Amino acid sequence: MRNYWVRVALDIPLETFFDYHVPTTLSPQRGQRVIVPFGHQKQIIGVVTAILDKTDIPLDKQKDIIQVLDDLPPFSDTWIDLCEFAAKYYLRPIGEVILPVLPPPLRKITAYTGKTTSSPVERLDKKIRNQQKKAQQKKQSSTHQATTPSAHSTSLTLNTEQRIAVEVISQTQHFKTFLLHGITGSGKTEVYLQALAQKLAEGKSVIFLVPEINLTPQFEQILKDRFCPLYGENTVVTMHSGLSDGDRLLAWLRMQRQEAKIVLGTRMSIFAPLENIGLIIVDEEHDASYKQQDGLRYSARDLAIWRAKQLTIPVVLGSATPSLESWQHTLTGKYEKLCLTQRAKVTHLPHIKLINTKKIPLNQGLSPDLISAIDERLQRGEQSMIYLNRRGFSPVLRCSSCSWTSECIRCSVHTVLHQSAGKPATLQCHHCGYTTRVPYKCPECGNQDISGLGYGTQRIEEVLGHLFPHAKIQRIDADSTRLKGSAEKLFTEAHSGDVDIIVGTQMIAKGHDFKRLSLVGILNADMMLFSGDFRAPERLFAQLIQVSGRAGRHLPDAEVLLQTEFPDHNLYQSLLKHDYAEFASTTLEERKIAKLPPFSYQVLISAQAKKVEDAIDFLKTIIRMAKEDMPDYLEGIQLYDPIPLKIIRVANIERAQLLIESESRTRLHHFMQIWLQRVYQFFRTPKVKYFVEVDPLDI
Ligand SMILES: Nc1ncnc2c1ncn2[C@@H]1O[C@H](COP(=O)(O)OP(=O)(O)OP(=O)(O)O)[C@@H](O)[C@H]1O
Ligand SMILES: [Zn+2]
Repeated sequence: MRNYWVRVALDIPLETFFDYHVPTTLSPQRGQRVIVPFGHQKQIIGVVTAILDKTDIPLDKQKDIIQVLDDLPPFSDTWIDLCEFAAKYYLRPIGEVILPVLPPPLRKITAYTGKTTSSPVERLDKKIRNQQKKAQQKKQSSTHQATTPSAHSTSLTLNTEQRIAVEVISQTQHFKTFLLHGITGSGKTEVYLQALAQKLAEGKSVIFLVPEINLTPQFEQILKDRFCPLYGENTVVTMHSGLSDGDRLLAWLRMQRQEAKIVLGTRMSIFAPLENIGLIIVDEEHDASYKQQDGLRYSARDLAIWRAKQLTIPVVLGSATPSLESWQHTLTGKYEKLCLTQRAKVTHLPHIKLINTKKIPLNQGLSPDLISAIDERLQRGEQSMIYLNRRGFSPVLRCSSCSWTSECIRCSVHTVLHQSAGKPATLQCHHCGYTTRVPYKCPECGNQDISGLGYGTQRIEEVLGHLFPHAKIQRIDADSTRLKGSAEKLFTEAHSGDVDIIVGTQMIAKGHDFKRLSLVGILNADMMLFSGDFRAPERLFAQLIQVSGRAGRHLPDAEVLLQTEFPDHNLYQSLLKHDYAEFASTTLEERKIAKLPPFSYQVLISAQAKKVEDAIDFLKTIIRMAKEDMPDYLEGIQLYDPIPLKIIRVANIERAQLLIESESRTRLHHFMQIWLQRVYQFFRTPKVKYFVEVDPLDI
């Protein structure tokens, strides 16, 4: 009788392997889910990642697996390999990669040990069969209704640049990273669709990543219109955090059973259990939302490239403002650049104008030029958009007499005044959610003249309402879209042109194809000009190009008016010319001199404690460990001094960080692996919580 063990990925934040003995009655395979005992009389679900002939676990500590779950086919080897790579690269235990990716019903132990005899998968299958039966009965009893074909159901005639891009991508049958650099409105979507169509025709499947959940309905419709008539209604599945558990499970089953051919979704979709993939598309590849900010801090864009390499297939990164990392790779020839330099529908990009607000008095945050430009659009029946990346009414409440300002009791930040029609005004903390009523007098000096200082989206909405009482104004930000489905509703109205003026935060800036929009006003961009983060200018430039690009996609003579106190700043000067290449080249030059990414690699360790001194002490201790115990590994590695975060305290926890940098990714990685093992062994139960982030975006 063969005696053997399995290594099981469990969602337990411990840096160890979990090996279990296999009883003779069971024969688990790699990629299967199993139920195992854990701790005191607890059972949990894990995934088998390896079959072992031996284990280091002493005999008296060994435990048997309890059950093998076979309601799903095992996950493929390539899929487990992807998860293993992600775990290794992002320096986390594999269980923290695999389990969170699974739909909750597949990892919930009570779904399998409860009273019911059927598994969630079987229950869902039964439900689907019933629905199909009902649908069929309905079809037989009612006359067939003709549906109107939508605009996206047929492919468009490509222009030359689009055609070349589609041809090059379609003909590539090996690993290659393409950077599709297309200006806003140049028709990148049509390139994706036609390249995708070719792969489907070859019998392959495709992963299509979009940065934001709000962009999925728009793309889902386009994909369904075009591909469901050809490949059936289950061809397209979506994957994002907004899905219910049941819908996530359904999508998962369709992928694993090879019914779905296209997976559309946000960053988590890079872990889609799809087989026979022929192409991966990453739209708006520069977008920071591809980076997960908690748990496994992975970059879906970077994993997309790894997965494409693993599967020897092409991957397309698309953007009007590529990340400087990707751009640099096109300069060295590692990535192949494909360019779309013309707008697909109108001949010109919008005309960008800077309004010097140092010289012109503003009327409640708006310049006279901007007000009259909006007025003009209203007369012509066109749409305007006001972009400012600040939600709420005012960023702070202030007393005019003693200069008291509203602050969060749990965080080292101001509370934001929220005040919109029909709701009582509140002060809210945007970091911890703390909410309180607005005091009617200053808590310090008793003065009753206290008011909001500065402008947020709610206030601009109110101002516009007074200036243009007959206009239909729509605010789109995290507050107005809080309810499920409300974002989709607001965007549908805005896309179709039903709204005269849209006011919003970065939610409205990217990817949307507004039909009637011909004016974009930008407020408060200066706020990001002088941030300490070396990536701030890159992010600002991308945001401004993106939001400007919403104007004039279907109409001529569009305008962008940007209010600034620093019209001579070189970032704005490049923006005026829509010149990404110029901006990229100057910024890369600066990065090269400063040896910053993409000319070096970084890892960030953040530490959290009740007092920031403890967090700093912890970081200093681990630095000392590295310097004293492992000097050999430190060659070519730069350890910076630990510093408190810009916002030190959030929800009563204080934070500090330590940056580690190297020009060699391999060396950095090797050092980190060994160092973290030591730190882990030394601080088994640390007072200080710490998180490791590879390739951090915010520093
Ligand atoms: N070859 C074409 N002929 C006619 N119209 C086209 C063509 N290609 C694209 N379009 C249309 O041009 C508009 C803009 O295209 P799309 O939304 O794909 O731009 P984009 O490159 O993704 O821009 P952004 O980066 O701003 O999101 C769409 O309405 C699309 O239907
Ligand atoms: Zn707070």
